[in-house]
Amino acid sequence: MIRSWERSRCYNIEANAVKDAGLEGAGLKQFIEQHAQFLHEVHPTLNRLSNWTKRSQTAVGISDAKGYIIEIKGKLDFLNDEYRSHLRKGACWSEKVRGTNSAGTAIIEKRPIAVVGKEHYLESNHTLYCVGAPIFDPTGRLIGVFNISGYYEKYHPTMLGFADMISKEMEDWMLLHRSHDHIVLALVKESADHSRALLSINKDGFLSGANREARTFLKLDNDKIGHIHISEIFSNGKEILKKKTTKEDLIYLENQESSTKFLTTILFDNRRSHFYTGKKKALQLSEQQPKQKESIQSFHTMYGTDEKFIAAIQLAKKAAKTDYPIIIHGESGTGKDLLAQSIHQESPRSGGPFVAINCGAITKSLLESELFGYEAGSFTGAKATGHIGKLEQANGGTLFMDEIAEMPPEMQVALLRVLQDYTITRIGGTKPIPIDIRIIAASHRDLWEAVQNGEFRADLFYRLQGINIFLPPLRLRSDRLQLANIFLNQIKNELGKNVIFSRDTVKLIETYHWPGNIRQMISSLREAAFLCENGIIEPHHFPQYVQADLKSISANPSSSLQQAEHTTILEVLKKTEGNISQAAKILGIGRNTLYRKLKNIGYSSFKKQNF
Ligand SMILES: Nc1ncnc2c1ncn2[C@@H]1O[C@H](COP(=O)(O)OP(=O)(O)OP(=O)(O)O)[C@@H](O)[C@H]1O
Repeated sequence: MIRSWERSRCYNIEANAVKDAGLEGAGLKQFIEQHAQFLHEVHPTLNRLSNWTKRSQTAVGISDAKGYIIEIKGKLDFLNDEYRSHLRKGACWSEKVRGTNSAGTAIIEKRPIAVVGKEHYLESNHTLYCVGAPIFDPTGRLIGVFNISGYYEKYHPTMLGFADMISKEMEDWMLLHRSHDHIVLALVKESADHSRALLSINKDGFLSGANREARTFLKLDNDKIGHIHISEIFSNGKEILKKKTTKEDLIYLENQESSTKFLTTILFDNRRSHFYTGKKKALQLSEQQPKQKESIQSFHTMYGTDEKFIAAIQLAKKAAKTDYPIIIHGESGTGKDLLAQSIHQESPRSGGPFVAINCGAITKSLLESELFGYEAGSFTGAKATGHIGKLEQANGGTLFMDEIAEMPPEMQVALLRVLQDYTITRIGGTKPIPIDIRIIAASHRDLWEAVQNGEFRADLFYRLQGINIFLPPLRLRSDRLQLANIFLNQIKNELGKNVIFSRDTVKLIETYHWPGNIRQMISSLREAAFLCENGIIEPHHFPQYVQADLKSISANPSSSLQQAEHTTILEVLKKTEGNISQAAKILGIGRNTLYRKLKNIGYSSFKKQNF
């Protein structure tokens, strides 16, 4: 406290000054967008505190590592109106601005701090108590402060420990959230100690993150994270990498330096789907499986705050708990594959395999053997060992059938038969093999329309039809800039480069129609971040085809007119909640014309619930 007051005196802050230094307007908006990922990671914990804050007349908040408030929640009734504006998003609580206070001082001291009543440097803060606990990311870098504030008479010393516990919980969430394709280990020290250390390691065995306990227990310097191999930390560390284990297995790991033993469990192993496999049959098959995705993703890797997107995720989470078939509708790059993986991960089948097949990308002749497999020597060119098809590989788990509308008619009949009795017979085989699978189908086209056009069998449609989920295209999502900021943060880490968007780039992100959706956004941002030299991404850093698209829109009045027409149509449909007749009336055109125009925009498969 004394150190902090001495510092405050040096900052020349007047002790009775009431300052409201902070961000407003566009600057505040950009600041919040830039911290979207961080907020996403701490929200589950903040939300859990909401009942407590209501009951105890307190506010809880998060600020960044410079003291700017990113989020604040709870009851602020103990403050007068004027003062309430100081505890708002964007307000700065650094020591330099407000002298001794819990957020600013915790940032400098890098430890939990309670500042009660007159301990605050500014007189205007004397009616408050504030408790701040720093939040460190999985590499040990200070990224913000968790803060509790209330009326000073309500302070209790246990709050300091409570705040620290909450910030540790946030850090653990962050570590789990950021270890997409890594292994996460939970370690407990052999001595009677209740704290739990978490480590994440990448698939090559290098340490990618550690929570505070792990850094303390193992005396890990922050600069070792990313550079030290698990075998340099634990003498038997390599065992973890070899282990194709279920989550229940316990392993003793011995720390090289201290010879301390840690009881260890693999909390998550996101390297490969079949490492998760709990079912014996799937394990036996795993060696023969064609190479699958590096890891199976889960809902926490799906970002977004757009209303329609959130509705899709909520429906998907509900659907995951059931065994109903699912059809995901969405344009290319909207996240259908990612959503299917997330549903699998949250379903009771998560212990089984997740197998994907793209029905549109395989030739007719190959599709049958890919789906059903074949016995050894069943046809010329067949492998001598035979081949296990995707339907069988997915036994006990989920089969994701992308571009299902492109499936040739004869294969539709074959799939229908499978779905009638859940048995398959390999090509060249005679023995029916029972299978237990859940199918998640996806299509960028409206399957029902394909049925009506005679391209897709109605009986198969009804078998696949269970729960319909629509993933909105990026151009209809309200969270484009927020997503771009999240991806940019990830790209910054990949490139080890600090970059931000210029004002013109923000405009580009918000107005461009992103025909390739999220996939296109990620790759364009990666290219732009790579090319920019002075740390500011300008529109000319984006791929040529994005610039050409934008140029043609601005140079070609008819196309910008078209763009305006598209926007108007979509806005009116939003207003009428997808009611075509009402929308056509408002727009002063016929229903058929509206359908035709919608087709031109890319809505060949119009669905009311999309709006
Ligand atoms: N909500 C999201 N949050 C974060 N990343 C996302 C999200 N949605 C999609 N992505 C990313 O965008 C890319 C494209 O997603 P995905 O492959 O799932 O789309 P898709 O609809 O299956 O595309 P296609 O139909 O062309 O196969 C992937 O890199 C995925 O990780």
